[in-house]
Amino acid sequence: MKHILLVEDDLSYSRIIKTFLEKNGFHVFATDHIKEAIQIAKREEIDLIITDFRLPDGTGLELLTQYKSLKSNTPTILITNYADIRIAVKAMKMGAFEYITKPINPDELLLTVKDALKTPKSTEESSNPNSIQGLDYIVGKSPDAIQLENHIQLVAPTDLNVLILGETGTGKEYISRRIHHHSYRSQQSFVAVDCGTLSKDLAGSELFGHMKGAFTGASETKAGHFEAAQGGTIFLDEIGNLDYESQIKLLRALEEKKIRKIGSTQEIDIDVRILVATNENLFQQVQEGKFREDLYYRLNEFSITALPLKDRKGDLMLFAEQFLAESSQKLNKKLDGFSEEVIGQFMQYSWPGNLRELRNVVRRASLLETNTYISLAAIPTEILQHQSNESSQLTIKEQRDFDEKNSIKETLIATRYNKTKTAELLGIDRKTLYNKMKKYGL
Ligand SMILES: Nc1ncnc2c1ncn2[C@@H]1O[C@H](COP(=O)(O)OP(=O)(O)OP(=O)(O)O)[C@@H](O)[C@H]1O
Repeated sequence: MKHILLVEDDLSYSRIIKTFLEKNGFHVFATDHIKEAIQIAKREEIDLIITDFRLPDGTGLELLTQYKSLKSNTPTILITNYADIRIAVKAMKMGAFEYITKPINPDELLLTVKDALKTPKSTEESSNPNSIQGLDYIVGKSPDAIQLENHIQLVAPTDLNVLILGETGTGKEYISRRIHHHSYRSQQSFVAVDCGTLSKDLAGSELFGHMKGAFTGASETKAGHFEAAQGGTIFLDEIGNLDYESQIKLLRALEEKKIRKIGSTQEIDIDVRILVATNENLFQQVQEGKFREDLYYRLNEFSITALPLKDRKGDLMLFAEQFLAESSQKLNKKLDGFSEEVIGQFMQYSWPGNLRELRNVVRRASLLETNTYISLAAIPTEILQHQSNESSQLTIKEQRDFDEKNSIKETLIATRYNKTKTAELLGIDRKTLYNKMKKYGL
């Protein structure tokens, strides 16, 4: 049985999620404080963390940082309000597996939990080439998309190291998989390592391995990610987070094609192609002395930029349709497309979380929609609100009513119109809920 650590200070929410997950066969440790969460993590074997962003003794991101120094590879799902989408984006940069937005839809939560637990516990993804998602990779039709594809096809057959730049969720990992897939190494391993989740203490051993007894806790000799990628490709995501010492070791691995396990004197020859990605300005980090210049130039033999979704509007609906087809298949639901209004809203929204955000919005909408076309009612109000904020000036009262109506509507959907639960979650009594539903015509 998988063990989940749930950190949520809204006790009604916490109770609902815990009960729901337990009914689905998980064991849940629930707490409302970071401090206690860390104690539980020290004591128990945890397979997955689900944490709210706002907690009484800090934020979900702080929990993530503290947890990382303890155990680096436990997948984490962050719960945020849609208004905090930028925080979610930051969490992804720090190595969170996924984010979901409140009000939580139980089916969406379950899907996300299952996806998170499917990923191997280690960041190392042993690669059966068939598992490389070559099939659901969308090239796109816009001139920029075609140019990107040309660059991928150009560099893939070579052995050049590639630096992939782009905001979070723009598809950098997908691009790296495609490069591997189209290279002569495609039948060998593809190992993805998220440097954002590697703590300073463990990075060297995770990447290069260690000998038994090399440090406290090294009870067995262990191969690192480089050895696991022997003959294939290693993808180092969030390379800007790599500590200075590991940068030196990586440079050596690049220059001499040799690595040494921590605590060993023996050198191991390696034949690994290195692809790296970052959503930060790596060149600026070089100028600030945080990233080695020699390493930067070594890694940047070829660079590819993944464009933000707001600049790829020509491809947006292509992606949306594909995500819809995937969700329909997973949910075994017949969904034919998006209403004109939804398409209009999608085109105007800025998508700070890029393709990942679009995929999540479509997945959630697929769960909520009761007809065959995705309608505005299934789209998070924040996306719509974003427009209304920009296009019309509401008075403070109108804005408050708008927010209240949306929050009631979303909670009703999330609880499948269970009014007692909705009232409880919103912290109002049933009578007030009925009055408000009447007022807003819900
Ligand atoms: N070319 C593509 N075709 C289909 N889906 C894609 C493509 N690129 C990205 N996606 C979708 O977007 C999600 C995010 O992509 P990916 O993980 O590659 O982004 P990333 O830029 O590496 O993100 P991060 O910076 O957070 O690591 C994927 O899980 C996938 O669902």
